[in-house]
This record gives sequence, C-alpha cells and structure tokens, in this order.
Amino acid sequence: MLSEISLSWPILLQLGLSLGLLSVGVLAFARLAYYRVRQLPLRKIRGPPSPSFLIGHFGQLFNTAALPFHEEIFNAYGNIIRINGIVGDTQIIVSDAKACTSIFLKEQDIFEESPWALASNGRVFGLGLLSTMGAHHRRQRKQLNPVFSIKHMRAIAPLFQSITHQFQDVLHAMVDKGPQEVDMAEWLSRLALELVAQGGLGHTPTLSELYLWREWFPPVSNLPPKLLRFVANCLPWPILHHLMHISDIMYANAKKIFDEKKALLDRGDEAAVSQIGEGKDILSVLLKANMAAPDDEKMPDDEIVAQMNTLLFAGTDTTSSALCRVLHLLSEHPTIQDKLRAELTDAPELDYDILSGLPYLDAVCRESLRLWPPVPVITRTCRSDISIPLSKPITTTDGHYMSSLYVPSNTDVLVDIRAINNDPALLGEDAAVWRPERWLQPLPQAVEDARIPGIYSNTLTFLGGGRACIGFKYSQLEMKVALSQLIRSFRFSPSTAEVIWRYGGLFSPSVKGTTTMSPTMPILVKNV
Ligand code: HEM
Repeated sequence: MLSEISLSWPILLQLGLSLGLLSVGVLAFARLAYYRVRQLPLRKIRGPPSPSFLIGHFGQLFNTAALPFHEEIFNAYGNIIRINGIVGDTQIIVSDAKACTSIFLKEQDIFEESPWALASNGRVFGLGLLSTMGAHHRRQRKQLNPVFSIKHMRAIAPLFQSITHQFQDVLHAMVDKGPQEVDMAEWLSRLALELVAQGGLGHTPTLSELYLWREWFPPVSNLPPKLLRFVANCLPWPILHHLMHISDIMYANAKKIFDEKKALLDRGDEAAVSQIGEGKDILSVLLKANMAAPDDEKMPDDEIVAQMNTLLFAGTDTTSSALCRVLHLLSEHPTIQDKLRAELTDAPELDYDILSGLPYLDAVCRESLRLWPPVPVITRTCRSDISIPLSKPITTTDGHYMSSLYVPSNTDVLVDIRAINNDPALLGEDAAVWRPERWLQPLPQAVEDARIPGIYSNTLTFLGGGRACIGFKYSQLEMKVALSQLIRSFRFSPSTAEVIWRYGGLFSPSVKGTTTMSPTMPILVKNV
C-alpha cells in the first residue's frame, strides 16, 4: 500500500504539471481566439492575400529589399491596407492624412507606442522618451522641450561648425592629391555621432560602433532584468550578447559623464563644465534646468541618463541616413549640386540665421526628407476600440463604401510615412521625382487641404503630436551645417560601385552585391 502511494507521487506531479501546461495553453489559445474574433470587421478591408498563417506578410514587409512590396500594395490598395501579422493577426497600413490626424493628434492616447517597443527600449536605454507613455512621457517632454528651442539651437550652431570643420580637414587631406572614392556613409555616421555626443552629452564618444546594431534589437520580452540577462547569456546568439554588452557600456559611459557633470555643477564649477561641448550641450542645459525646477517636476538622475542614451540612438543613425541620402542625390544630380554650391558660396557667412534663411539649401533638405524619410514606417498599437474618420471613403471587399475605419483594441497600425509623403493624389504625378524646386513655389492645393498632421513641411518625416521627433530642429541644423561646409569645399559624383538603399526601421546605404550590414556609400570626392 505504502509503495503504491509513493509510486503515485511522481505520476501525480506529472499529471499536475501537464494539467497546468494544458490550462496555460487553453487560456493562451482562448485569448488569441478572442482577439482574432474581435478583429473580424478588419477582414473587410482590402489587402494582399496572406502568404503564411504563421508570419503573415512580415517576411515581405520587413526585409532589406521590402520597398517594392510596400509600393506595390500602395498602388493596388491605396491609403488603407489590411495585412497579416503573426498567427492570423490582422494589422492595418495607413497613409490617409485624416486617419493620421486621429492617430497622432486627436486620439494619440489611444494610438500609443507599441508595448513591445516600449519594453525593449526601456531595457536598452532606460526610462527615456522612447520608453514612457501618457502623463510620464508628457512630463519628460515638458522638461526636454526647452533644450531643443531655437534659442538653444542658435547657441549651439558654432559648436556644430567647429566639429564639422575638423571632419572637413580630414576629408581635404584625403583628396588633396586628386579625386578619391570615399565611403561617405562611414564618414557621415561618425560626424552625426560626434554632433549628437558633443552637442548632447558634451562629451566626445568612444562608442562609434553602437549605431551599427540598433536595427538588430529584437522585441525582447518583459522579463525581469536579472532573468532577462540570465536567459540572454544562455542563448547562443552573439548579436544579442553584443547588444547587451553595448547597452552596458552605453549606460556606464552615460552615467559616468552624468556623474562628473553633476558633481562639477553641484560644486558650481561652470568653467570645467564648459571644457567640452562649450557648456551648451543638452546634458549641461538639462542638468541646470533640472536643478532649478520645482521638486515635483524634477527628473530623477536615472531618467536623465536614460534621456542621454535615447538621444544618442534616436539622433545618430537618422541624421547620418538623411545626410547620406542628400549627398547621394546631389552626386547624381550635378546641376542641382552646382546651384546649391552657388547659393552657399554667395552667402556672406554661415551662422545659424543665414543658414536657416538660404532657400535652396532648405528646399534640397525638404525635398530629400520628403521623398526619402529616413524612418519609412512606424507602428502604433490601438489601446481601445475606436472609429476614426478617413479623408476619402474606401471600398470594402464586399463592394461597400466605408468613410471611417473601425479599429479594435490591441490592433497594430503601421503608418507608412513614405507613402503619405509621396502620395501622387496630393502632390501630383511627379510625386516620386526628386525636385527641390517644388519648395520654391506654393505646394498644390490638395496638399494644403489634406492637412497632414506632421511638424515638418506637410510631411510625416518627423511625425506629429506628442511623440513627434523632439530633435527635429537639432537635426535640421546638423544637416545644414554639414551640407554647407561639404558642398562649398568638395564636388561629389557617383562612384563606380552601385549604391542601393536597404529598407528597414531606417533606410541605410549599401553597395549592390555586398552583404555587410554596416552602412556603406562610396562616392567620388574632389576638391572644388
Ligand atoms: C533626419 C533626422 C531625424 C529623423 C528623420 C527623425 C525621425 C523621428 C521619428 C519618425 C520619430 C518618431 C518615432 C516613433 O514614435 O516611433 C522620432 C522620435 C524621436 N527623435 Fe528623431 N529623427 C531625427 C533626428 C533626431 C535627432 C537629431 C534627435 C536628437 C538629438 C532625435 C531625437 C528623437 C527622440 C528623443 C525621439 C522620441 C520622441 C518621443 O517619443 O517623445 N531625432 N524621430
């Protein structure tokens, strides 16, 4: 009898475990089924047939050569497209201006950053702007906004000029003896990193490799930090180990710089703070503002460190991608390059106000950022059921018209920034042509009427609303300073290698036929 009881314990344990696992499985399945049923109304929206139940369209939408697929489905289905995600999930691609107004302005608390993005950003950067939402996010924005004001941009412009001069000298030395093929992607990535690091942290960077890895960050789950670290260390995945390592170094570096600056400021040693970054860098300004802020508005130290990490990541790849794109386009359009050079050479001096007022430089930047937004698509997750109005009705799969879009909670909405910036229905037939001159005359009435809810030039390149790019004036200044110095001194023309652009979270240049993930853009450079 006794042996029967002791024998039955392992069986009982096994039974218990199996039942436990089964209930977890049933609950997960029921939850999945519940969401899929709630998404049924979305099936009426037209979209391409799904190639796979498991991964839906993700294989086609998110790969480095995905741009033609995005263009193809936009041409076939228009501004509202149904696609499939993982295991039958339904998602919507939006490029309708009125729907975007709801997503980014009117209903921005409902269409928030996706939970997986908040969680993974939180793990890598800490509680910075890319990892918080709601009231917490608004409080952080309120404190950071003044640091990106025009007044501050004017003050920081000479620092940008002097950093760019140093890079210009290196380039001069390289092409001194005659035209050279130069990998401008590497050059501009370093410049962008230096501009954000010195202008942001007031410190010259030691982490030039980190920008290469951002796109590799997977949607890491919400595991507690210690467990996450344990799991990550056990996984045979070198890229993940590398990322964890970078995240550690980033945090340690930012924290060290922060501690040094804070100690100097606490001691009232302003002269020492000014040694690097001339004391006008974002960190110094933010620290001083935080010290002066009322107690209930002060940001805790770890959040300030997180903001610095966030700015380094959000500001480096984006700006270097934009600068590479402009240079690539200018190298392919020598007449436009010459016209720009003439405007820059005629300018008396290139301080902040003169740079901001140069019409052709501005038109070249606007047109490049419109046609080729560095971040081509972003995702939001709908937090509760909602109907949003559309600019024009769409035809459903059963032939009806729909003038508003019903979005059930938990649905992911992908906003196709590039599609809305390039919509021929708004800009006309030449929407896909790079033509800076379009910004020297009034835009078509259809663009004005559409009321695209972006903060920049009737485009969504820097988004709009409470989560719009906080660094957009900063990046404009970086681009204009860099371009003004480069175009005045050098002539750029296409190299023998064919440059192609990889699609992803960010457009990045590469040489056709190569497999390296690092941005590469050989261009023929010669002195003017
Ligand atoms: C051409 C250059 C740039 C482009 C195209 C760009 C674009 C964007 C976009 C599309 C977003 C929204 C991302 C999302 O919500 O998922 C964003 C957010 C952000 N950007 Fe930029 N950006 C650029 C440069 C910069 C620079 C130079 C900085 C900092 C110095 C910066 C800092 C940020 C930050 C902190 C956010 C998060 C804002 C928030 O959630 O409140 N960006 N940017």
